[in-house]
Amino acid sequence: MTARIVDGRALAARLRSQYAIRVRDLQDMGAQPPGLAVILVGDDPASAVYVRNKIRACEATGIRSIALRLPGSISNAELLGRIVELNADEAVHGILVQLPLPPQIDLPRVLETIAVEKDVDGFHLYNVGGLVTGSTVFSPCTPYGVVKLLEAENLAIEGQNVVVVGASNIVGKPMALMLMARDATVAICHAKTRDLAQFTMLADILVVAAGVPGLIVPQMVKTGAVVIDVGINRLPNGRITGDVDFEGVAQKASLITPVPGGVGPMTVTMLLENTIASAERAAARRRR
Ligand SMILES: Nc1nc(=O)c2c([nH]1)NC[C@@H]1CN(c3ccc(C(=O)N[C@@H](CCC(=O)O)C(=O)O)cc3)C=[N+]21
Repeated sequence: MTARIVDGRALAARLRSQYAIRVRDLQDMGAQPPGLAVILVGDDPASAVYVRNKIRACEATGIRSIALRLPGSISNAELLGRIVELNADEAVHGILVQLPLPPQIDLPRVLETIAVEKDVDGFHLYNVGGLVTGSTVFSPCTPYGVVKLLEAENLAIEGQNVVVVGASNIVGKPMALMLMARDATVAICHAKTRDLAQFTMLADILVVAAGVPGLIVPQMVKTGAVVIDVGINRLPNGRITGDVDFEGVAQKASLITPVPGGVGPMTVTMLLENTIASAERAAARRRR
């Protein structure tokens, strides 16, 4: 079997052109353009690149973006104060605090200070809990992007055996909950899982978010499986690669996502979608 390779950039571009229309519709109704505030603390070069990409994607879609570049030495209280200001700013519909944060910052405090209705990352405990109860305001962008990608490819989720490799708070755990909500049978594997292959072999849909290059080799994959690679690993030569042996697994899977050009562009696209949805809700509240 040779897998179909999903073009995440093309799918992202298709969705973004639909989002540009939603932004225009909002403005035609006299509503504010969607606004996203991105807070970058310190000068981690990888974070700076990600933030620049997010801002560029916003601009191309008609979303107003505000980048707050704050010193790595900022106090916890001052950062919380900035978030409180943005919570009150009616031009801001989404607030994203780029992770990771420096050690003096109380991350849970930061996430719980962001207003739930502006939490476009979906990291606030209310939104995290909503994944269990089905009452979430925003879904986290990476797993949401994976669900959108599966839907765009017309792949059934209901009743499928899904194995998620990686149990992080931002990808693995919310991914499992979102697929459970769509009636998949889900198993989560992690660094302490014994005999990983025993689990991955059962997967109709294998989602890999472990951060270990080359972790998934063909012998661990069922013939015809759908393989979603969420890994982003920087190699010594500066290139990025996923968690899946792409060349090998592509010979056995029915569908596979590449890195780069797979899930990554969908993550940024869901950030745009969440920000537009937030602005649409704000406009609806004003009309009432
Ligand atoms: N508050 C917060 N929210 C985040 O969503 C968040 C974060 N912090 N911190 C860092 C991670 C990482 N992340 C990525 C998003 C898109 C790509 C992406 O578009 N990647 C492209 C190209 C990558 C490249 O070439 O460097 C691709 O895979 O094709 C990658 C990584 C969001 N994150």
